[in-house]
Amino acid sequence: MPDILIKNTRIYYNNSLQSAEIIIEDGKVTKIGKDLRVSSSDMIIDAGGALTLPAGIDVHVHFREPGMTSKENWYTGSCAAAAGGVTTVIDQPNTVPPTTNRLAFEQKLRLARGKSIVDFGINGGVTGNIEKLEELWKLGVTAFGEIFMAESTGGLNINEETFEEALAEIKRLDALATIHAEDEKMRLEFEKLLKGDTSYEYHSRVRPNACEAAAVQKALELVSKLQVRAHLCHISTLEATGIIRKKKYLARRENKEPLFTCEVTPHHLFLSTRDWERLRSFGKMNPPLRGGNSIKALVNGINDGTIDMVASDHAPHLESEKDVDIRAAPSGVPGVETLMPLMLAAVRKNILPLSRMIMLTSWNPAKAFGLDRKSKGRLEVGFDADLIIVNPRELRPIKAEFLHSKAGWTPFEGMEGVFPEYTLSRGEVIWIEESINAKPGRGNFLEGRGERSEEDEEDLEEIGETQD
Ligand SMILES: NC(=O)N[C@@H](CC(=O)O)C(=O)O
Ligand SMILES: [Zn+2]
Ligand SMILES: [Zn+2]
Repeated sequence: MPDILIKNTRIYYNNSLQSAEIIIEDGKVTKIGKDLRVSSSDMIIDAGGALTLPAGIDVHVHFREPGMTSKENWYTGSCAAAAGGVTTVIDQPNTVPPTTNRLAFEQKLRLARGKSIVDFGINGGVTGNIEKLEELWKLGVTAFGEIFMAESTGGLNINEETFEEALAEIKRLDALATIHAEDEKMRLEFEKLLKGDTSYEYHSRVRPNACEAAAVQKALELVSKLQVRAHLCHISTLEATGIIRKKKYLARRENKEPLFTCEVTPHHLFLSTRDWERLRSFGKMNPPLRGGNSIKALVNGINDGTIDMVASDHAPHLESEKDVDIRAAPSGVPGVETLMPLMLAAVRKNILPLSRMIMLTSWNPAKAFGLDRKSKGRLEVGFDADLIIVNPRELRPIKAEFLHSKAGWTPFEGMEGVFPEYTLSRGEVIWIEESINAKPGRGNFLEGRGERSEEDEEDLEEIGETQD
């Protein structure tokens, strides 16, 4: 691999934007400075004054393989990531089969190792499989979940009793529980009450703000009781943001780091119930589209530190599956490729500062999911050269025809984004001049913190090695 010099660029470093040069050797950033020297055989990237930033870490994607490859697979999903400036993803367990035991985990690992062009973690699924969690943890899952407290795609939701048992086991393993927090009983109640409602907006009403708030409250009470580390997925409401802000404040007042983190998605930040008319069933996702007050609260939350990170909840479904009435349509929207472009556009529009955007998309997810110990998440000497080069002034309309997901559509059609000119993963340029420049299978598995036996270690190293 040639060494790389990125010159004529600006970086956010030591709390300010400054011009710099970056040297990359063996996939790592080895020097940051000015007038750096390289040998003639090295590759030079002239950024033309554009920004070099840490690439995105998306801790919440559904790449659908195995089992639902008409919607997405590890190659198409990871190409979408690379083109959107994301070089690390964590895949969710609601595939077919679900990632709830050794066999299913090894099958997914083999497929991902054969096809992914970006680095990846794999989460372990939580159903009635409490006795399998230890094995999954030792095999290297990044975290557990998303644990479904309510029904969503894949039907992996569990009842309150199993939920508590699972959290207790995850605590015992000193692992991380990631939680889809919606209250199933309340959802069922509203389903009965709204029987005659055939509007698209029905979906926002059947999972009202209170449905998320109740589940977040419940989940955080258990987190405190069991002292388990947790992460709340796709927080979407004013109410939940308020609960989280208060819990974090109370923890900090006692000089404790909060035991939990949370994420928000671009679709909850940049779309609202006003989009139902335009999006029809394409706007159906869990948790659902919310009103303006929630959006304001989420924006405040990403700025004041209540919300730790953004993640896409990339949940591709085909147009043919979505273009049906609101009850029949599957929930979920694609988003891994538009995550960074939308966040960069939001910086451009002064919705949040660049410094905060960098924290939300790289360092905070790295820390929360233990990827900092894999040298991920910062533009810094010694860290992986997972970088994007972007011109922040270049706002472009988002168009599905240029995106890489198999979904073939985007809920953000026509909205503005700032797309990367280059994406580098461990010092390899994998996206340049609007093209993918990477072999399937170059992505590395980032195993979790679970201790493996030597035997497992050897087995796992073999998985995927024969494929290229
Ligand atoms: N967000 C969704 O509406 N759907 C996700 C599952 C999930 O994250 O709940 C999916 O896998 O389709
Ligand atoms: Zn979810
Ligand atoms: Zn999800």
